[in-house]
Amino acid sequence: MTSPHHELIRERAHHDRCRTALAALIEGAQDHVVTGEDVSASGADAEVLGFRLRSRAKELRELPEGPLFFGRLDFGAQRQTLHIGRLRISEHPADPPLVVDWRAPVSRAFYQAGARDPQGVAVRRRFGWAPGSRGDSADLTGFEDEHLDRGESRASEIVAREIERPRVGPMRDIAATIQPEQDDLVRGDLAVSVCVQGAPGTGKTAVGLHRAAYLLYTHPQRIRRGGLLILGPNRTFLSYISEVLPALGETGVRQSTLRDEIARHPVSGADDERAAVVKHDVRMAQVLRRALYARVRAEGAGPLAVPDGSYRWRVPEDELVRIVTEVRAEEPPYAVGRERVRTRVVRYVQDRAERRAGPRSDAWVRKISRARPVGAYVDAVWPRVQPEEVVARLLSEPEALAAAADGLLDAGEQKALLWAKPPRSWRSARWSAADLVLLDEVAGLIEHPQGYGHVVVDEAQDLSPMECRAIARRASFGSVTVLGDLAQGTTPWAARSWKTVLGQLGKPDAVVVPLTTGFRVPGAVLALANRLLERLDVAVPAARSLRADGELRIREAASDLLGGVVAAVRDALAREGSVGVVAADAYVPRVREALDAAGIAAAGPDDLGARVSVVPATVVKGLEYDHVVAVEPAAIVAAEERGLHRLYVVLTRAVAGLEVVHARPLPF
Ligand SMILES: Nc1ncnc2c1ncn2[C@@H]1O[C@H](COP(=O)(O)OP(=O)(O)OP(=O)(O)O)[C@@H](O)[C@H]1O
Repeated sequence: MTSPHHELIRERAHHDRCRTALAALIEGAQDHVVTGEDVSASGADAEVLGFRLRSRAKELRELPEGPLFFGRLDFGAQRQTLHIGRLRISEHPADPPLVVDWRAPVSRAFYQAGARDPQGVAVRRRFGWAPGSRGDSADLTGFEDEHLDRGESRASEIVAREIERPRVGPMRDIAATIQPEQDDLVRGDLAVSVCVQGAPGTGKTAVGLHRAAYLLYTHPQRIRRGGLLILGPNRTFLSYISEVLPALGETGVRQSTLRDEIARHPVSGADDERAAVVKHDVRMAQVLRRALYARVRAEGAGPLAVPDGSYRWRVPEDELVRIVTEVRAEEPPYAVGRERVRTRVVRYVQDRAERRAGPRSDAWVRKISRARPVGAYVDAVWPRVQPEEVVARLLSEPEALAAAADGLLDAGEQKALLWAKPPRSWRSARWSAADLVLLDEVAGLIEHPQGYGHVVVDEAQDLSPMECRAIARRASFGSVTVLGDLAQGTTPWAARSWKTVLGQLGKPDAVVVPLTTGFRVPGAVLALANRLLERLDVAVPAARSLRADGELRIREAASDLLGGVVAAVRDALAREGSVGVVAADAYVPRVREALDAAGIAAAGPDDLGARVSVVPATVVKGLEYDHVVAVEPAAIVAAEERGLHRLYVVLTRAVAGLEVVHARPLPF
């Protein structure tokens, strides 16, 4: 048996070999691109091949530097040893790999095997690398072996260190330390939609991103054809998570906010809360449908006369009414309905003509289709329409709104919707964020949007029913991974039950899986947050922290709140890691000024490398800092209707320590 020291030397040599093989892979990928360009069999095939090879070469080139493996499995019976890393590495495609991709089926045992169920694994090895290593073999500092074949089961110090490491910078991948219950979610079947109800810091976001990487690896054709979309709550959050997938070798995944995804216009208008609440209400779907279809008029267009040379074909009014009524009942998308009416009118004419004079040619059918009276008739009964026209009319004209909202919205709700100063034309309307959702609904009624093969929706508890519908339209042929925490719902329309959200997302059968092991928030802080959780009136399981370390301090600064904040930040700066100063939005300028005056450089939330960031409470969701200074909780609670939920979010951002600074009485 070799000594640990010799074993470490052997592992470093293996890493050197992997490094050389990876360099050759990258070079080889470049060569293939050149070859791809030379392929001249079919222009289109060569283009596709060239594109794939270029993408592969680009992915390999862009892979961030880092250790090439993090684990090893020794399968006793087969005497086989596999190193596991973020990317498959081999010296030759036909050779056994030097490193297996963590997503390969055979790697699963690394995450799932245990003493009770070793899954054929004799030894699981985890490697320890120097913090921030860029993949120099000398940075391999140690390893931990777990002899599963001997029934050994122990908590890993390497995993504990990873969980407790300081958090400056953007979010990192967790491929090396995915836990079994997380792995089950990551490797779930593509066809199955799931909803993860996870307490703060249980790894929902991490799971969603690794699931995306897993699906891309396991179903490359289907996912790349259909596309994969990751939706986050805001751009700050997206930039925080933006490096995880590239670190896993997956570039080019669309990561967006729903607002950007549906934006037909920039947001240039604002709603008061009452109007926004009505606009986000699910009843609006019905109101908009009625408003759109109010434009369809079966009756009153009169009979139709279609010229055919010197002859005129007549279509009687009752026939036309029958056609329009039938098409409406079939409920196709509005634009399809329009074309269907045209086709059926033409078919009616064709029937008459063929009865009289035998088969008609395609050219004849096309000519009748394009005949001006046919076009004018379709325009009159089923007019072409822009979503903007429909929504603007509804928000400007009380009678139009009353007709569409009859029996659905009461007078007060209708009044809340109407623009105080309607624009002269829909072209000059100033659209609010909620209006974009309405426009998307109408656009979706007119024509189904292009969907995705899979959509990962983060912070889903904050979605309104109308926003869920916008996502449902994009996932109608695909599956979804829904991530959220009902306790962190802060929008006025935040969900109270996942069943409702899943129904609105068009996936009523998705299973809801709870995650309760917290990887971020220390036990003492979580205990405080869990006290607040009891008052939030949501039925969710509380989290249990994996972390015994960490501190909670409450600092009363009755006469000098900002002085207290500065002192708390100074204390935090004496320790390692990032400091997030989180305050009610209205307090942020004052807090920044106070830090500035004290000579402490503080950035905003978007500067991910900053040591100290001052973050408005409304932006902090999904983010984390080693030390959180929570400023005046009473003000955070008072700032909005669901202020207690907001405070729960704020308190659960801390990785190592939370200091609450207050002048007013504490709301917990
Ligand atoms: N298995 C793991 N190993 C190491 N770190 C982990 C693991 N799971 C989660 N983490 C870390 O814990 C932190 C919290 O994870 P994440 O942000 O995904 O949680 P979340 O459930 O989305 O939290 P929140 O609801 O509060 O936004 C992150 O820093 C993440 O990298």
